[in-house]
Amino acid sequence: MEHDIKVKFCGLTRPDDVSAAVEAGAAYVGFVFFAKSPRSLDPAAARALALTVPPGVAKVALTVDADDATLEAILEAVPLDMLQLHGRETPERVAELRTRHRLPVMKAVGVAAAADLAALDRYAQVADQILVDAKPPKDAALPGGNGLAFDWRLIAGRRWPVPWVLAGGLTAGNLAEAVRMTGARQVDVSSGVETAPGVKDGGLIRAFGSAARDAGRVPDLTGN
Ligand SMILES: O=C(O)c1ccccc1NCC(=O)[C@H](O)[C@H](O)COP(=O)(O)O
Repeated sequence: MEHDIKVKFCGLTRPDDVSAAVEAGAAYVGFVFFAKSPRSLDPAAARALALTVPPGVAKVALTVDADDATLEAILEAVPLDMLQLHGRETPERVAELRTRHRLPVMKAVGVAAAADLAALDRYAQVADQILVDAKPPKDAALPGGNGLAFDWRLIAGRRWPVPWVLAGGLTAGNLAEAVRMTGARQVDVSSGVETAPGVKDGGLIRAFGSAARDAGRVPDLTGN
């Protein structure tokens, strides 16, 4: 059966990036709040961008082990629809934030080997969605957004009780294969639509949106 692939364009920093993502069919747009990232925004800048996002496109705040004061400052300033937790937040912290802020929470989990799959099962019990990402290398400066893919065979045929998003090193060129192997119905991209870290490109965004539409037209043989 054919199905639409929902796309999350992450790490948008400029109004033109947001409009390109929306025109390319984004279901989600992601704003990064992590000072060490070249994609990081302060709440005022994120608010200005968020106000340009039309209804129907979910605005996601990506944070990394943020404390309560930081999260409250972000959520007070920026109209958001979802939190993406990209640090070492425990399942208890995920559950707590979900209740406290009354927002759906997506927990990112890094995968490099079969041993990492148990964490996906754990977080799928407490989060509204899970983001199945590549595990960053030990010396990586960032816990995500590294343009690194993992071995998709590790999750072939795996399913969780909540919606999930495939992430990590996706590009317009490898998306069809990634979807074919994993059966993903939602995908996330950041580096794959950039010309340099933090610099999105309208042409690459359009190409990714088009690749996602094409990938959704291919009959799904994974049982999803
Ligand atoms: O993008 C960042 O700079 C970032 C910083 C800290 C934690 C996570 C970060 N990004 C995560 C993402 O953009 C995506 O959710 C995911 O990791 C895929 O990224 P990419 O491999 O670059 O497409």
